[in-house]
Amino acid sequence: MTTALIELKQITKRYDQPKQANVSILEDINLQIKEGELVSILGPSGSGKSTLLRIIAGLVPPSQGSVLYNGQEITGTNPGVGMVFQSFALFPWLTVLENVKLGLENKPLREADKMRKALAVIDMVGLDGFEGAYPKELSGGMRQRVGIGRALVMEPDILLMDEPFSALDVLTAENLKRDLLELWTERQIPTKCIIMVTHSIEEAVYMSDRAIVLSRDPARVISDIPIALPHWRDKQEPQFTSLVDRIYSILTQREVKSTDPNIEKNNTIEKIQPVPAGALTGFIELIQDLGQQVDLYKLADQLSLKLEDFLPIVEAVEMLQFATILQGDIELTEVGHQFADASVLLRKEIFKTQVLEHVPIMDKIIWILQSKSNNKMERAFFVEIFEKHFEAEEAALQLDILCCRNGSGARVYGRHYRPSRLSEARSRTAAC
Ligand SMILES: Nc1ncnc2c1ncn2[C@@H]1O[C@H](COP(=O)(O)OP(=O)(O)OP(=O)(O)O)[C@@H](O)[C@H]1O
Repeated sequence: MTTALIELKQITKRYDQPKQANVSILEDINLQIKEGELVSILGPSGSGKSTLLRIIAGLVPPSQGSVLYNGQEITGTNPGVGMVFQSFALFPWLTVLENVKLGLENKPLREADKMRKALAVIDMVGLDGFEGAYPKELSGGMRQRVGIGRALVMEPDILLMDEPFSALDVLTAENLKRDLLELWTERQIPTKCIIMVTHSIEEAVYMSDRAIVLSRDPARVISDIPIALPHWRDKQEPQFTSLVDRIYSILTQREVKSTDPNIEKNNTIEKIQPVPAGALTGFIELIQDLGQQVDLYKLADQLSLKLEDFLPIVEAVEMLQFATILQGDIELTEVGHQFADASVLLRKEIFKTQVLEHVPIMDKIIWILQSKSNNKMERAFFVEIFEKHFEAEEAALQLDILCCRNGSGARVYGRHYRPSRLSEARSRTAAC
């Protein structure tokens, strides 16, 4: 049996958050990545994908568990790793050549050898002729080529890429993906495995041999899907689209959002996504117009929405039970159909009912306000409750979504909340 190039054994990561110590971000992650594999890591926003990548790189220590590289436990920085960042992370005062050569800074090589290797890599990533240019003189795609070059010049066994294409426009990103894939599949680079964090399911299916899907709060591996299609992959082929569909359906399962069996459901406040009311309403109308069941990934594609923008809308309509999701298909519930057909006034009533029924904390907030003789309550009172469940910034956001200053269950008057007619639709954010 071949030893895994990288092995993660029972990795757990906890971070102290402002109001809560030792919050579990990653929980019991076990993974083996072998030579020859290009692996994608997918998961909801903030689930811990980058943290996992940093643990593999040895930039962040796990709270528990171990990372093995070639069977040896890593204690400091992983010597086999080169890393590419979403933000390119170039030094603006250095030229392309100097930026790439930085990757060799700690290598015991003669200056002439460093120069030769850096020039060869610059050529390989398609930047021949731009050796003397500064980052500000380059397009986004070219800057990321420098970032990739700086990682590749180290000839790392493992190339870690954290959303390497997400800061680029679509065409530039496609171009760079193809070029990198060509270097990889034609073995023009000595890299033995690539691990890439991405928000794009299509990108994962296009490029990787495996897609690993994480849940959130905390992140666990909920799916490890082999992608055995030969390169170059046709995005229109049924096998391709069915894999995209399958990963979509995994990412939209409710278990993805919280899999911690230790969470006492009755004692928690479910996190609510900030989704513009117009997006929510438009989405429900669209599903109604499209007919019975709609394929989620096709819908995201048609709407040209990125996964991180699309999933919160899906989560919102599902949470308020305007729609149900089954195996990657979304279908309006009876209430969803009623909402789509209703007048503006009736929609507000339906919305109110769904919020009160499916967002229990909203009911409690209104009850507290109505119980007070003056119907007023200090914002700080609610902030304190929310900060028991979320870190300070998230607590403020959650409170503003539910009790926002633009008409919902409770309204802010100065530093106070008062009940308002929940039936007033929100103009900026919806309760989901
Ligand atoms: N140094 C840190 N200290 C405290 N909390 C942290 C630290 N680094 C990350 N976190 C928390 O860990 C969680 C996961 O963050 P991470 O950036 O790994 O997620 P992600 O899945 O990569 O996010 P995104 O998809 O938005 O890029 C977040 O809640 C974040 O606030």
